[in-house]
Amino acid sequence: METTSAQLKKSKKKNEDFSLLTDEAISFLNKLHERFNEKRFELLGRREQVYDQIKQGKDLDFPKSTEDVRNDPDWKIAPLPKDLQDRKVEITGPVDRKMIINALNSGARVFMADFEDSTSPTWKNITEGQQNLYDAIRKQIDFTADNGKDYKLKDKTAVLKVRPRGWHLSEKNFLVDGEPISASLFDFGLYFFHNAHELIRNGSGPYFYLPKLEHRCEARLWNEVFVFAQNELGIPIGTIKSTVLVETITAAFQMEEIIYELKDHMAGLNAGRWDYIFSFIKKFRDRPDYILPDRNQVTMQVPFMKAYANLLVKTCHKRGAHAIGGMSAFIPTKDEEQNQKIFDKVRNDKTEEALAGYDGSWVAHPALIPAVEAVFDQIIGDKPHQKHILKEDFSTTPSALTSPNVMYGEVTEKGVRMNINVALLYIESWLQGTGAAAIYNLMEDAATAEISRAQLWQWYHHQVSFKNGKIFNRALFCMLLEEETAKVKEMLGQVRVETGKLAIARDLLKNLVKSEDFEDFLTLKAYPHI
Ligand SMILES: CC(=O)SCCNC(=O)CCNC(=O)[C@H](O)C(C)(C)COP(=O)(O)OP(=O)(O)OC[C@H]1O[C@@H](n2cnc3c(N)ncnc32)[C@H](O)[C@@H]1OP(=O)(O)O
Ligand SMILES: O=CC(=O)O
Ligand SMILES: [Mg+2]
Repeated sequence: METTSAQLKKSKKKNEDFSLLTDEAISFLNKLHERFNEKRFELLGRREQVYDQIKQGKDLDFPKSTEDVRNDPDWKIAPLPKDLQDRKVEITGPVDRKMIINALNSGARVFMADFEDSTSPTWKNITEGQQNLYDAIRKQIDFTADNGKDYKLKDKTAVLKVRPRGWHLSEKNFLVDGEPISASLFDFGLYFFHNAHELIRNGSGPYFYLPKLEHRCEARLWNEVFVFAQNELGIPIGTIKSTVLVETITAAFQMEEIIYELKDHMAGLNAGRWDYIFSFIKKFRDRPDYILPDRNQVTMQVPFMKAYANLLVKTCHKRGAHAIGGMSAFIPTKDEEQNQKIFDKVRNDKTEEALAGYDGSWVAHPALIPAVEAVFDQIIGDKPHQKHILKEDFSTTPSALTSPNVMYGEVTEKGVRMNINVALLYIESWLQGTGAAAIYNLMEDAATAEISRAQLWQWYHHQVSFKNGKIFNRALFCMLLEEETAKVKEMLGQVRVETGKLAIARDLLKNLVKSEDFEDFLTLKAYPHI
């Protein structure tokens, strides 16, 4: 890749302003890049090959070549440290300073600090996020809000985990020999380099969540990165512990293999339901029999989601790993009556998970912690987890995991409008540097927004028709886009529309939906704009 001297100068200047980029840290990041970037691109290329096979009608199946891994009853993951035994409630959130303090103080067992779905990767967000985590680990983090409220850490805080960005993303502000480093290696590398020893000294460790893996070899790559990083820093192999998000349809067929690849560094799997739905739509997008109904109808109750959720618990417990539930997107509001319904929905969702054998689950908002904790406490009792539940009676099939049958539901004009509206609001927010937003009482992040735009692409390219007789074609899309843009303008107000990035968001969405070629991730198309 060609890089101009102006670009290099700019990147050097930016890096100088960020004190964690010491010579030693840069050298560590460079080594990660040199050793692992080529493999990363090779594996990203393999994703395309798998998609081409699906497009040609090949059904997904559990790989024959790794049957011995699945059939061998004797292997288990390495033992887990004390502070990773009880994970009944894990809060997640972006890496801004106030959020980190609130999440660590929230009473959740774990806080997952997120550089992925909920962070818009502006250089400011990424570098400040690293600095905030550095300060939090050393208990030297504080913050004063504009309203004068002071924030500082309590004595007892949640166990910290970090989710670096996925393999598909690059970090354009850090170049190695003129080439952008992998965003995964940047986020992981810088955090690990500065904090691994300090975390161990504090009685914890370097713990990670790994997003958006599509193949067991991508887990192997992470394992190789972990081994190398630990050796470089003189840290015993197996100190790093990671939880892998099973959030792609192809990974669902390789859960056991993913655990195996990372078994010395494995803490569990998480059912990342939103990216999973996105991946399902994306991988089967060409097939007319795979058109899913409105977004709000694709719930954890639909058969293919249930099959995946149950398989995840069974697989984890067979190998001694934690099974962690996904994110209910409902977040509390100021309206008490509505709140009642929201809490009921979250409680029901988490009860389903706990009864299915999950050992804990995610919350998006601190106000939900007591309710979710109560559910898991009631079902699991005093024990830290319920890994003894082996679910030996449960079995599933490739067709149950991939059948698009949702039993009921349809594509409606209201659903199309909602997807356009939410995607516009979210992309606008992301372009302004905010990667998680409360929109219509739901937590929206990159994963949920991807569902909206992927559905629009699929409905548009298959020209679905609604019960009212209208066909979702070019003319209708253009009309609805204009109408929803007008509504969003009203919502944002004149000042934000004039100074903000709604026009770019609208153009991005329009192109993402109309383009013949499906863009793999909307964030890849949006990244040049931040
Ligand atoms: C698909 C996936 O990947 S899910 C995982 C990734 N997504 C996430 O992690 C999203 C996490 N959630 C959030 O970011 C936030 O809850 C939002 C953006 C949805 C809503 O945030 P807000 O608009 O600030 O909500 P609200 O006004 O109700 O917040 C009340 C307080 O709770 C705090 N809070 C809200 N969510 C969180 C959180 N996840 N972690 C820590 N504190 C939080 C706010 O900072 C605020 O604190 P304050 O009273 O000291 O000012
Ligand atoms: O990262 C979580 C998801 O649901 O996507
Ligand atoms: Mg995700």
